[in-house]
Amino acid sequence: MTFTEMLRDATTQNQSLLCVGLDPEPSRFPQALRGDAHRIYDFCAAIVDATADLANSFKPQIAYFAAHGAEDQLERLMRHMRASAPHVPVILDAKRGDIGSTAEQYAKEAFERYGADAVTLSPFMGFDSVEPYLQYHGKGAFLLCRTSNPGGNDLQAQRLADIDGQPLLYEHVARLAQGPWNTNGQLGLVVGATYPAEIERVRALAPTLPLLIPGVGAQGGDAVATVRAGLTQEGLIAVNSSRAILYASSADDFAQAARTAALATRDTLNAARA
Ligand SMILES: O=c1ccn([C@@H]2O[C@H](COP(=O)(O)O)[C@@H](O)[C@H]2O)c(=O)[nH]1
Repeated sequence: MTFTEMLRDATTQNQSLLCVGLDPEPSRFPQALRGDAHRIYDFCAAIVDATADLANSFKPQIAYFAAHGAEDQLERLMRHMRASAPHVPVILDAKRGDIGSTAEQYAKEAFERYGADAVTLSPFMGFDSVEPYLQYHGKGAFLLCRTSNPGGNDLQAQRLADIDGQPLLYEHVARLAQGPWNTNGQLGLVVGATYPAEIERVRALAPTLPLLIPGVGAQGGDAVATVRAGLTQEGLIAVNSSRAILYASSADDFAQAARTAALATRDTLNAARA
């Protein structure tokens, strides 16, 4: 089954557009685990178990594991997600982007070492930096397009005077991903929930691509406007929330509180469907 098929099935089965983000920060763990980087797996596995029937995807952010030398715990978590929530695809948020030979190693890391179903990539270095990931047929690759941070404007909103129609950079990325770069139908785009008008623009340029949309919750993005701008019959969306779910409670009831927060976000997203 391809990543896109998995995302579609999980969206239907769990009646959800929500991507639960896994950004484990030990200093924010509940008292019993607080500050203990050896408990990253335990914390994340509890969140996964509490939300597996509410999400259309999970998104572990690799930096939160690597910063603590906890790659072994990420490997274990990936195995846990495959075993306990096999119907929910996992997007490894790594934002890789490098020359082809190095990209081959990053692709191997994402898809062979960690067994991710999809990965996030920076398109800045061009098609040959993306192409190695597309050799893994059926796996997904989300290109950063219009990111959720204010500084995204610095480059992504610049006009490309030498390209037909003089598109903005993020518009050009959307066109490439919908068209010539999408050689095997594996590409998707990252667009921030903090910029619903840009989501609408990206959706117009890339009508069939899955969109990964971070920025609701802690970053204050508009969940309702996001769904209205991004969701179409053919175009799937995975709306990510990390901190607002993970740290809904700092007490022993953190997993139950995460479930309650995920449920509320899922319901808000579903209520916005046309
Ligand atoms: O444009 C982007 C791309 C990726 N992210 C990532 O999503 C989550 C957001 O976390 P919250 O706690 O829900 O704010 C995080 O892993 C980012 O690295 C993004 O925010 N914006």
